[in-house]
Amino acid sequence: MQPDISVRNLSKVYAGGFQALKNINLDIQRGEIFALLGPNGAGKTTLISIICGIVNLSSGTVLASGHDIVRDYRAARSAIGLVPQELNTDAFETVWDAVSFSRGLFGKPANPAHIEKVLKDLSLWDKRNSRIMSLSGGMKRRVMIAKALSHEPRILFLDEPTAGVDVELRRDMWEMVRGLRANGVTIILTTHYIEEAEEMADRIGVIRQGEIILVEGKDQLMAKLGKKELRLLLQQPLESLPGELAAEPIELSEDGFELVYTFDSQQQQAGVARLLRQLGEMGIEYRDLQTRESSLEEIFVGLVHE
Ligand SMILES: Nc1ncnc2c1ncn2[C@@H]1O[C@H](COP(=O)(O)OP(=O)(O)OP(=O)(O)O)[C@@H](O)[C@H]1O
Repeated sequence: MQPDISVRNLSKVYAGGFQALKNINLDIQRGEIFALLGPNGAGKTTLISIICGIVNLSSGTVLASGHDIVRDYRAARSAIGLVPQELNTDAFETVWDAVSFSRGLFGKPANPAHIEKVLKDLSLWDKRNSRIMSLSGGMKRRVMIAKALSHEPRILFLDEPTAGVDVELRRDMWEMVRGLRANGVTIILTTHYIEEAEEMADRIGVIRQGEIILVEGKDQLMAKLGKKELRLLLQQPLESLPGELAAEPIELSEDGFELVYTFDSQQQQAGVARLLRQLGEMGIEYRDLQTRESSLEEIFVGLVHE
């Protein structure tokens, strides 16, 4: 199957000579939720802006829904909806007018039934006659999404969709994005909330200093790079780590009451069983045991600081 977005050997050098993207290659499949993660200044917005035709590329090619974004700009652009970071809409307009007008910008004929569906899907129908300035921050954000969906794009870019919104609205937005995906929309989001990528994404791309350093299914990424930790609370404190355990990835807490064993998620239980048996043989007793998995955040921090 042809990917919805195909980026080949893409580079971007800004006018001042700064190279913001270095030879990016990336395919995004139809109907997936792809999260692009990277520290500030890594090139996320530059990449999105090039695909959406807002910034010119320096070299390479990008196809959106099979259309070359330079040679076939109009067709490529009309396949894409973009929800930018900042709210950019006329505050005096009504919700209905703002969303209908956006559709017109793409040269699409009026389709009130589609606009109605979008507004209903985003729980904006009751507000259709309200002026945008009278809406809450969360509602305004929904209007931005409605505008981006007004021309029936099959690809939706969300640049930091939940920056600065409260936890409840963030969860609502996640539900909404999943609903869009269920309707066949391909979704690419950038986020600083790693929890968001962990919750939503099918695949994750990590960008650092203009280079894509990793693209992986979320579950595979967590399994491959994640670590597990086993903490044992001891009945009696140990003065030092026994020599028999010195070769293991194990540490003793300062007060001597806790042993912390760290292992790869993939290595799984074999090591734990062996360790517990070994402790039994050494007469070390524990009164409690806890395990913890590393979060995507820890994996991410490890990746970008390598
Ligand atoms: N118009 C421009 N001219 C020159 N340099 C630019 C321009 N726009 C962006 N840059 C530089 O390109 C790099 C990438 O910026 P970009 O906005 O793509 O990063 P980002 O990953 O989206 O960051 P953030 O997470 O902070 O939004 C930065 O170093 C930035 O200073």
